[in-house]
Amino acid sequence: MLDGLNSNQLDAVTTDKNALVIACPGSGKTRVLTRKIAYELERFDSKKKFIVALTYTNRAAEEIQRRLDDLGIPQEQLWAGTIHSFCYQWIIKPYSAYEPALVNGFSIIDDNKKRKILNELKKKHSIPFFSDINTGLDRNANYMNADPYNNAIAKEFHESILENKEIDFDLLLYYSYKMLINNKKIRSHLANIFSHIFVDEFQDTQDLQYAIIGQVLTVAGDKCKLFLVGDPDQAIYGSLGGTPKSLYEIQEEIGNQDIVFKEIPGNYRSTQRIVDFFRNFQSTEVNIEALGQRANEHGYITLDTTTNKDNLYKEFADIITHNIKKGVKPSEICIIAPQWYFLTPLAQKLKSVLPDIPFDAPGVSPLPTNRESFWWKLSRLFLSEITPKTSMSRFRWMSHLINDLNGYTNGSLGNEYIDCRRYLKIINSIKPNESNGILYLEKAFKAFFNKLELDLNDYYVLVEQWDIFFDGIRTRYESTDFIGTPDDIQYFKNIFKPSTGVVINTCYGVKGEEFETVIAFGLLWGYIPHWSSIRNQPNYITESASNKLLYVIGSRAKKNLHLFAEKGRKANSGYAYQTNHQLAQAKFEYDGTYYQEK
Ligand SMILES: Nc1ncnc2c1ncn2[C@@H]1O[C@H](COP(=O)(O)OP(=O)(O)OP(=O)(O)O)[C@@H](O)[C@H]1O
Repeated sequence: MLDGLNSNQLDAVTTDKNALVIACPGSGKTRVLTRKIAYELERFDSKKKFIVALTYTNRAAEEIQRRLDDLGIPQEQLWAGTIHSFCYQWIIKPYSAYEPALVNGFSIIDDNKKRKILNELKKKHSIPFFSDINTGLDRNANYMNADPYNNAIAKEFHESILENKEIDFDLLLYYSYKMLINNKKIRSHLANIFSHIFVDEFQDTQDLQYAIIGQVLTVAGDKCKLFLVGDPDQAIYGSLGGTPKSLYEIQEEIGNQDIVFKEIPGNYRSTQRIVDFFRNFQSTEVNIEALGQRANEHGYITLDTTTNKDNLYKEFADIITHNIKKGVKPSEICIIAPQWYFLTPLAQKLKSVLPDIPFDAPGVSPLPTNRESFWWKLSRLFLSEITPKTSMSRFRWMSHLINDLNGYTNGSLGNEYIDCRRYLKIINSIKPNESNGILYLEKAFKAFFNKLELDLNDYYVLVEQWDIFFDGIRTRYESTDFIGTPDDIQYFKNIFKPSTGVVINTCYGVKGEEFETVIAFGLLWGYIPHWSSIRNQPNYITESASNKLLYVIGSRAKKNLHLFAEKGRKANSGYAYQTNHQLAQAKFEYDGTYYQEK
């Protein structure tokens, strides 16, 4: 399990102290995290303890668990997921009776619904719909927008959903923290059952999240170790309150316990040229050496500041065709858009000019994004492929689902190995004769409950979640973004297939990913970074936000990087967007066009 680790990685994996690990892009952060979890799981001497791995996205948690499956590591004593899932599973769900705002029941609203309510509020207050309103709270219940007017809207939003006994992920975190500080019993219980808390991408952790982890670790003392890994140069969620706290600040959060500092240098992902490019945006002088086998390959790194926005898709189509001809797989090519609203129109244009090339644009998934929803979890079991490769994951998902179902039905179902196998067989045997995706899922869910001899109507929370889940899908199909999107069951099943197409995603969505060829566009001041996140901010903050985004974008590429600061983008005021300042100033010898062989 310690094979294939270099000396710095090995040192981080085997430490038995609280540790803060700073790792540059491509240095093997994910490898270190996975091996460290495996290492600790194997050394467990108690059946009652748990390891917690907190990741920024559910996708990252799934990736860690999949890698542990590949290493053959049993995961019964691992809990992996986002801090929101963690708070829901370990604090809100078991202890909601302790919080007056939640004691009479509550549901978690879906992203779509949240966006809709916020848009209505923006309209009411005459604020442009694309202006970002951060609804996050800090530990003192303050909102964190630079603009006080946006704070008032965030407050109004929370008041309006609470009236309907609804909460969003921000309130979920806030109530979790409040319950922890007000109830010694909850703090002590959590402190007793966790042996390790891992935090991936610690640079994106918000104040409340540090505070929640800190509460547990302060009580646990030496019995629970903290392991944080991340890269301050990739802290691109500053406008949402994400911040890489210093070692001393983190020590303070955990009751002044010692934390050792470790660094993982070197980059296995990219050529030295790619590294030299993205180092233009690094905040420190620390050298990064390309260590991979292809470190010295030349690749193509281009900057185009002349193409008009309306012709971008033609350029992209040329680059994609050229790469595929050279043997690059479509899934090794990624187009990075500045914000989500660039995704759908671009994907549609590219699909029309390259009909034979598959594309994978996550913005167009029909399922609501709340993965805490019981029905989302059940959909995953109905929609994902049944192959030897997916069998361990499906078993794990089944076991989690039964756990949830036991919570809703007062433990009426067994959750031993043999039970999970039986329930999986039931799921595998249900194949409704229905081609429409929504109707297929409705029939499949009902058939599953019938086979379990459970009457869905007996479980109010599940019925409520059902409505939110299916309304979420229907609302998506009614939106203009979804015009022309297929609604058949095959399309739904593609959501859970490993992606084989050219990836189109935002600079936030591709964090942690790597591709042979990266095409990034919209590298214009006001998009990168988005103007609403830098408005009224001092220069040093806007420059730092800009550098971090360019650093993340550049460091996704293994070999080829095509940058576009296109012409023709104008604000409502008539102002023509200009090339991102830091990119314009970067010192780099770009190649001519991508088809000039070197
Ligand atoms: N010791 C090693 N030897 C060879 N290859 C390695 C080693 N460690 C990591 N790699 C490879 O380097 C690449 C980058 O690793 P990984 O994705 O874990 O980087 P990361 O540090 O998480 O990057 P980022 O911060 O950009 O997300 C992967 O392809 C991984 O397999």
